[in-house]
Amino acid sequence: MPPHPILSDPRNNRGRRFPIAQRDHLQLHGLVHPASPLSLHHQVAFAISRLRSLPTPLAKYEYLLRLVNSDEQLFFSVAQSHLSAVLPFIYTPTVGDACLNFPTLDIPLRGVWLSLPLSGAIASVLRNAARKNNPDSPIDVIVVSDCQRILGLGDLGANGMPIPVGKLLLYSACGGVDPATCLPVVLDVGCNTQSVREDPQYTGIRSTRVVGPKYDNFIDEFITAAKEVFGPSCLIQFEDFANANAARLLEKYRKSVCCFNDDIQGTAAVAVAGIMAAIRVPGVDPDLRNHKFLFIGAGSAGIGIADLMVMALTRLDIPEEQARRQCWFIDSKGLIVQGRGSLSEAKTRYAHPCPPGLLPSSSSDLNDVVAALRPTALIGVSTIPGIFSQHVIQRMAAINHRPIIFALSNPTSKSECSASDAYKFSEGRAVFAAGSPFPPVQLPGMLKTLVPAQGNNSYIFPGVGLGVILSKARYIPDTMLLAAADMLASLVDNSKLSVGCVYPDLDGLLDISAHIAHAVCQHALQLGINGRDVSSLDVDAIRGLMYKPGRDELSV
Ligand SMILES: NC(=O)C1=CN([C@@H]2O[C@H](COP(=O)(O)OP(=O)(O)OC[C@H]3O[C@@H](n4cnc5c(N)ncnc54)[C@H](OP(=O)(O)O)[C@@H]3O)[C@@H](O)[C@H]2O)C=CC1
Ligand SMILES: CC(=O)C(=O)O
Ligand SMILES: [Mg+2]
Repeated sequence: MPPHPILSDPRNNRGRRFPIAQRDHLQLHGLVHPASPLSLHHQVAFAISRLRSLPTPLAKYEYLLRLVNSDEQLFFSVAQSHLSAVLPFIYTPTVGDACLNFPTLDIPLRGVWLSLPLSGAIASVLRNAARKNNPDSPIDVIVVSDCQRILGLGDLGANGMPIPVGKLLLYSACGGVDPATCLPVVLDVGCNTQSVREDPQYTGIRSTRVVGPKYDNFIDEFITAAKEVFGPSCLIQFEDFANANAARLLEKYRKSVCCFNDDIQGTAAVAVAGIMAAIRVPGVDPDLRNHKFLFIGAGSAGIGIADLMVMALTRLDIPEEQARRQCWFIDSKGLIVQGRGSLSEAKTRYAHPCPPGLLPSSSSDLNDVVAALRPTALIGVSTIPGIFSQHVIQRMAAINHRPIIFALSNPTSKSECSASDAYKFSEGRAVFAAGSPFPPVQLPGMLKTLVPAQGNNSYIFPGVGLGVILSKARYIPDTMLLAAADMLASLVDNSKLSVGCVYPDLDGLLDISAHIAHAVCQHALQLGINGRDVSSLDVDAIRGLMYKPGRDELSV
């Protein structure tokens, strides 16, 4: 029995900040210290210095997760006021470590595991979970994963819970969505990684993954139950599904359910925004029509980015077929070209005639492909660390005055190259972005410090989610993601571009999300797919509607 229920209620617990009057009223004297209350400001400063003093990223992760589960207002005050200091520990790369070490972590997580044996009862389980979250709040957004492709780390089964939890922390910290309205969900449908499944501490179901109709029916039960329990406007974000299911499920539900796939569509929007900003960097060809994109990785992220890029190109009056020919792909079997056997429908759309000098059947070396195709941009979504080798980067820099190099695979250990290698091997000319954070780089003899951008869908999904929630959009067309990309690109100012950084400051993410949400609301209105009249919502009004921790706390 806790000393007082309010102290174990993260939403209402104020810990050492309870004012005297409230301590009197709630009989909290003696239960919270010290005798004279601390201010939120004071506690934020303390939390940041505590965070900095912890020895490992995982220790910082545990500290922050304990904080959000004991004092939500304090956690989100810390996160919103020190975003770039907190983000790497609640999100990529540390969230990858948290999944890998999940059984050893001692933290409460607010998500719900929907295990296969619960089939037939998913609606009631969701009701229970929502009640636990906050009995008075509706659920506006679910991030759901079956955890088969956790970042670039593979199938981690039920241990992947930190992913939906982390994404939803960002919804509130960066998107101003009330945490009480967020529900992280893991679909526990088996795990194909034997070492994970057979770990004595593993708490998921101990079988290989269910597939076929059994899997599809379970997903269907979840989607139907979520709509029934939380209403049709509850947003469902699919996260870290393996390629074989990601696009298929998106196609199945995208018109009938308010949903999107973050790895396909969120990543597409952030990458296209990055390219739109990159063509404004001095020395990069400013005409998108003159660019050639070579994707390394033809999975959810790669195909998603290319599809949105084609949409952006066709706005410039380029026929779709021609726009596709600006996008080339390498997958695990080499360059995707016409005549290569057994290509998926998505890959076939980007299979072009084999360029002279390359053999269609060989697993082509990236260096040779770069030499033959002469791309202006390399986009890495392959999970293969270091595949952008010294030779590859040097060749890109020999072909292009300012080569665009995006190493988007996560976490850091899977990055196609580091920021310092991209800059070093291109003599500081690369326009570089990475999925995970890299520190600024100072090259010998160069006055300017180069600032690598973090090309991560965290720039997109919180704002898109907020816009969808506000407008009650009935569904989420790709054009909405393009509107978000346009907005994000427009927020990159020239001072960032001058140091090679193609995204705005991460610390401004709340404001960026307000702008993206506005673009999303406007787009929903234009298409007539809004379920709520948002015609009078400008960016200021959206800012006013965003969740702000500590709003109700008096300065003491
Ligand atoms: N920065 C960001 O915001 C985001 C980053 N990502 C990251 O992107 C990565 C990929 O994600 P996702 O697309 O969903 O994963 P998928 O599994 O869907 O795709 C991976 C792709 O990489 C290809 N591949 C594997 N090995 C090689 C190789 N040696 N050379 C070239 N290609 C190879 C695979 O080939 P094949 O098709 O033959 O199997 C496949 O096409 C992950 O690390 C993920 O964390 C994802 C989403 C957002
Ligand atoms: C960022 C992200 O969504 C991923 O790496 O999967
Ligand atoms: Mg993801």
